[in-house]
Amino acid sequence: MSANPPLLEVRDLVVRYGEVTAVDHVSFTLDAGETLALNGPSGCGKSSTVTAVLQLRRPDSGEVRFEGQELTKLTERELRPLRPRMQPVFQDPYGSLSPRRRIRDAVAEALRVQGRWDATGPARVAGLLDRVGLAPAYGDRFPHELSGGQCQRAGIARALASDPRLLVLDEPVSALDPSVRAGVLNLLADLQDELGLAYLFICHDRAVVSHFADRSIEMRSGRLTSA
Ligand SMILES: Nc1ncnc2c1ncn2[C@@H]1O[C@H](COP(=O)(O)OP(=O)(O)OP(=O)(O)O)[C@@H](O)[C@H]1O
Repeated sequence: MSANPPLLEVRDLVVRYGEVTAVDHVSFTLDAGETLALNGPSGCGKSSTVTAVLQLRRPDSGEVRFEGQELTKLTERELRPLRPRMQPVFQDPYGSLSPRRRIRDAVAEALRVQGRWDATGPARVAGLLDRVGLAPAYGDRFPHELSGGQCQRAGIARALASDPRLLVLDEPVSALDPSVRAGVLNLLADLQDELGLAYLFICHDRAVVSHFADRSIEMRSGRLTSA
C-alpha cells in the first residue's frame, strides 16, 4: 500500500439497467502511476464499471473518489474541470475519432475545449503527435487514412492533450493487428513512466495483463471475484 491516498477509490459501486444489476457493489483502488487490469467474461460488467467511474453514466449508488473528490455528488458543471484529468481510450480507434476531422485538428480541439489553445498550440499538437510516434505528415490525414495502430496512437495523443492523471483503456489493443499491439503497449508503458499516468485497463488477454498490469481484478456477473 502506498502512503499517499489512492488516485482513484471506487466503493460499493452499483449500476443497474432496469432489472439487470450490471455492477454489484464493486470496490477497488488505483494509485497514481499504477496499472490495474479489470478482466472477466463478456457481459460481466467491465464497461459498465468504467463508464460509471468516468461518470459518463451516473452509478445508481456507491462512491467514486478521484484526486480526493467524490464525483458522484458533483453536478455536471462541477465535474467539467475534472473530466480532462481522466480520459478514456476505446477499443475501436476509428470510432473514437471524428471521421471528418484531420488528426491535427482532433488533437487541437482537445486543447481548445479546455481553453488551453494559444500561440504555442500548433507546436504542442506537433509535440503530442511526435510523442506517440506519429510523424508530422500524419497530422494532415483523416482517421481512415491511418492504420489501426496509427489511429490508436492519435487517440492517445488526443487524450494526452488534456494532461490526464488517469487513462481508462477499454481493450485498447484488441482491435489491432497482433504485430502492432506490442508497439502501442510499449508506448503506453513509456508514457506511464514519463508522465506518472495511472491506467485502468480492461483486457481479455491474460498474457497482455500479466505483462502490462501491476495488479488485476476479475469480475463475474457484476461482482469482483478478487481484489
Ligand atoms: N445500456 C444497457 N442497457 C441494458 N443492459 C445493458 C446495457 N449495457 C450493458 N447492459 C448489460 O449489463 C451487463 C454488463 O454489460 P457490460 O457491457 O458492462 O459488460 P462487459 O463485461 O463490458 O462486456 P463486454 O466484455 O462484452 O464488453 C450485461 O448483462 C449487459 O447486457
